[in-house]
Amino acid sequence: MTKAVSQIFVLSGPSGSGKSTLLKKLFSEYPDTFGFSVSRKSLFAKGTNSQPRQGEENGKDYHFVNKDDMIKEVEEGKFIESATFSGNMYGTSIKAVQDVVARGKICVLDIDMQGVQAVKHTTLNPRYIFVQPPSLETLEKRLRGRGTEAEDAILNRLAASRRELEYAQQPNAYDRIIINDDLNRAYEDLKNAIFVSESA
Ligand SMILES: Nc1ncnc2c1ncn2[C@@H]1O[C@H](COP(=O)(O)OP(=O)(O)OP(=O)(O)O)[C@@H](O)[C@H]1O
Repeated sequence: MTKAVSQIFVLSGPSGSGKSTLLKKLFSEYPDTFGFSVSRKSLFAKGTNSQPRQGEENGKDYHFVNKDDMIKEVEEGKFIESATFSGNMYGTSIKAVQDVVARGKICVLDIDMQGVQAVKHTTLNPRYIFVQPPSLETLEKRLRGRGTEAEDAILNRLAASRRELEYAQQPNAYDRIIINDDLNRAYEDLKNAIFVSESA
């Protein structure tokens, strides 16, 4: 039998380091163990009556909230991170993570370095895992191989990766660093970072 060492994990690492690939494997091997936090999205900006986009379900895709309420909650420090795109505010609230845990599920937050630093200012107290590419050259090859970004976006991501790698080297930045060279090996390392055997 295995049990998780924490109910909340933060998974971070440069774009293209393999976070989604590893999480996909994890969620398919353990379909009932993990839960997803529902992000909040403000819709009802003052003076407008915009509606959820077709296919977006309240409580499932997002919790839709009044924009003024969301601004207030952000000011009160209730969000781990928030951002504004084309007039709408988006964010992950601390409560959304706590709700996942209250449902008896393990919450994994796939966030960037800024998100990691923001979580450290909350009371969530997760385990921090960093997914590191074997080298920047390999990372570049994988990013190009994925074929999802334009050239300037790739260069931006590589520059950000250098900063993420530097931050990860600082003592206490992360509890565990997983080098994603061989995927299966990295996946075993991830499981070892999350679970311990019950007798341990
Ligand atoms: N160990 C590995 N060996 C070879 N290729 C890999 C390995 N891990 C991931 N990849 C490939 O590298 C690419 C980037 O991986 P992935 O999309 O999982 O990265 P990511 O960290 O989730 O990136 P982002 O933060 O941009 O979402 C994908 O094409 C994936 O198939």
